[in-house]
Amino acid sequence: MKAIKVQALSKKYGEKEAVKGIDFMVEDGEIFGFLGPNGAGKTSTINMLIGLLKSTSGTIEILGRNLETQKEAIQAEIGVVPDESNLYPEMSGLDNLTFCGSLYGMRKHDREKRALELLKIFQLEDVKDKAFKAYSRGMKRKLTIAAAMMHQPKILFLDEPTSGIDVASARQIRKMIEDLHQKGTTIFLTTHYLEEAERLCQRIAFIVDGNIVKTGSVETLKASLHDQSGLLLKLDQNMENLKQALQEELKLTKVEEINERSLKIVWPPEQELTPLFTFFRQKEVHILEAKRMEPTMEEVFVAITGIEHSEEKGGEA
Ligand SMILES: Nc1ncnc2c1ncn2[C@@H]1O[C@H](COP(=O)(O)OP(=O)(O)OP(=O)(O)O)[C@@H](O)[C@H]1O
Repeated sequence: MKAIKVQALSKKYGEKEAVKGIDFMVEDGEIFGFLGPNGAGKTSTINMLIGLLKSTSGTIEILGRNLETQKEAIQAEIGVVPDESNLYPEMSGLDNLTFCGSLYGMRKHDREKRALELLKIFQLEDVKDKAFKAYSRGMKRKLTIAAAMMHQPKILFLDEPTSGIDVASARQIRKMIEDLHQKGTTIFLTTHYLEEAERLCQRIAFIVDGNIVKTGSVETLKASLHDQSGLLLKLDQNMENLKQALQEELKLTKVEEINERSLKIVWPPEQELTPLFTFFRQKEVHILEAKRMEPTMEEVFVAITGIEHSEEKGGEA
């Protein structure tokens, strides 16, 4: 059984078609990354998956159930962490968690036990009796995630879980995501941090302007950039004057200066290196080091979306 199965899903806001008939599946137990530039349709999709927003057309199956006909049963089995917290500011951390537990129909003893367990996991025990509004951003995010985990959901939806919080909290959240994955929870994750997606996700789907343009494992996505794989060269002298000659003589698509004596060139794996060595020998330049540079997720993102990632969110990511 698939954890999530989406077919021909679309969402229109008046004339604006935000999601344009997308299809994808999420395997049971995997961490699935849903990435795309601002305004691509990520939040609209998540909100449809969790039953918060009505789709215009298409079908959504969660854990083998149709969302349209079995919404309540599905909602009892999923946890949702919105990008803005939905907890009560005046209530303490502990009370917020036990209250969430009661909404899920958990018994008093069970919800107190579970709340304390989660406060420990997220290292929030010391502040459990403080009002939620007095928490730092990182603490708020952690408690919001804990609240979504109270009823041990089979699928956890996380919308930008680590954006805008301190490094230590972000690390704890990533660790918690990995632990949940180890225990078999399925995770649907949106994030702007490509390295985070690369580290955590088994598979990633890229959505651009309402369409899924690519889905695959991190390895397959990177392999699609095989021809643009780079070679980092460290040389014994300044290369500035030779950069253009290097590009022209060897017909290189890209020569990037890392610093005065280091260059990154596009050189596919297993392409013969002799012309490169000959070029430098003729110029009496020595190669001190040559290192293969695998494409980064950032390069994959740019190649797939056509958008420079640094342009996103004012360059914050
Ligand atoms: N309630 C709404 N009414 C009209 N248009 C909307 C509404 N909500 C979203 N949109 C539009 O639909 C498109 C997709 O928005 P959505 O929030 O799903 O994208 P997103 O990928 O989550 O973006 P971001 O990363 O910026 O949160 C955008 O063009 C947005 O302006």
